[in-house]
Amino acid sequence: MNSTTGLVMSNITHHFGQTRVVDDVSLSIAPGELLCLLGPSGCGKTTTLRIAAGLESPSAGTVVLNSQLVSGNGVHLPPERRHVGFLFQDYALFPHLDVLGNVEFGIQSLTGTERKTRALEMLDQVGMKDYAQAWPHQLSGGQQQRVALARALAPNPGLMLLDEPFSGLDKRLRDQVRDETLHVLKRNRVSTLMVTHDPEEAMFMADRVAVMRQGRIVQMDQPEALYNSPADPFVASFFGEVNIFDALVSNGMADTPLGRFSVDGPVAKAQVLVRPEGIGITDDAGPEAVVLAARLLGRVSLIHLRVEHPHLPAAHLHARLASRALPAEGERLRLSIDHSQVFIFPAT
Ligand SMILES: Nc1ncnc2c1ncn2[C@@H]1O[C@H](COP(=O)(O)OP(=O)(O)OP(=O)(O)O)[C@@H](O)[C@H]1O
Repeated sequence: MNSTTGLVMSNITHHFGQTRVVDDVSLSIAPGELLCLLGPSGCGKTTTLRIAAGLESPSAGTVVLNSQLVSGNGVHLPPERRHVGFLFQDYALFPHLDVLGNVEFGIQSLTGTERKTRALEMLDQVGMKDYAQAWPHQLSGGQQQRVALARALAPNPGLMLLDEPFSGLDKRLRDQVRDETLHVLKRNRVSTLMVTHDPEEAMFMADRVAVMRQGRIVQMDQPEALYNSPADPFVASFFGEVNIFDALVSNGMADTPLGRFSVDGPVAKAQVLVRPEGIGITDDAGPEAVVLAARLLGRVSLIHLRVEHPHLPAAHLHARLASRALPAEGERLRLSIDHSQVFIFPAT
């Protein structure tokens, strides 16, 4: 990537009063790329997005947008001069304008005919052309969000900013609108910074994900790299429930009720994280477990297991199996472990 195109945020720090809510964040978004900021509530995602938008001026650091310095070094360009598009949770269509009027609103510099052509083209892209004459209050939440997307994209912004844009929609509609939004953003090749606290949403939407905690980016990579090689227990557990064992290490091996796992480096203790989907049932040799409960969740089954060990405390753990056959309560099973779903971190 040419470092002067797209968005480049360098060493951004931001304080509210004495509290540092963004702490030395650096990230870049290539043209057409979608980067998700993912993290728990209060970790500084929205503030980072607001700094990119120009709605906040950072305490330190610089923001360069399509080769232009827009924040930092004494410069602060207001949002309306940054050529950015917004899509937030509350679609905030103008109630006194019809759908076409809403989409035309941001492209007043075009002539009347050009404006209408462009607005209808964008409405067509989001599947809302037939509603051009409708009023916002006549539309469902999902339809309003589609119109808001068309309105944001009509001026052909250099950067789109999405803050939890689907969280106001119920699950089935959310999946659909999310899918459509991704395709429209990609078709228009617009660089996008999106904020979400939902790991599945980040995995679905993002080319790259930046996981944030307490104002800092903990790890930034492609979704599959984050899932397969999490940098620490926080990132590993953020993508869903994990079984955690605090283990003592001897001769480079961490001892857990599921067996011994090799540990890098001279550490005395380790945390061993095993994803529930990394535990299977086998006819071969393996740790023995008793079924405490088994539930079909839909596409997978969740099995609660108790694993005993000659010299470690018994462990209660969860396994997720693709199979729909549920073992009976009290049944004794042998377990197989998929080592690609086991993550070992040194512990203090
Ligand atoms: N204008 C403000 N004045 C003072 N504190 C603020 C302000 N805006 C945000 N904060 C605080 O800064 C911290 C980070 O907030 P931010 O909204 O960036 O987090 P977030 O990760 O987006 O969380 P959420 O998902 O809950 O919105 C929080 O502790 C929040 O209370």
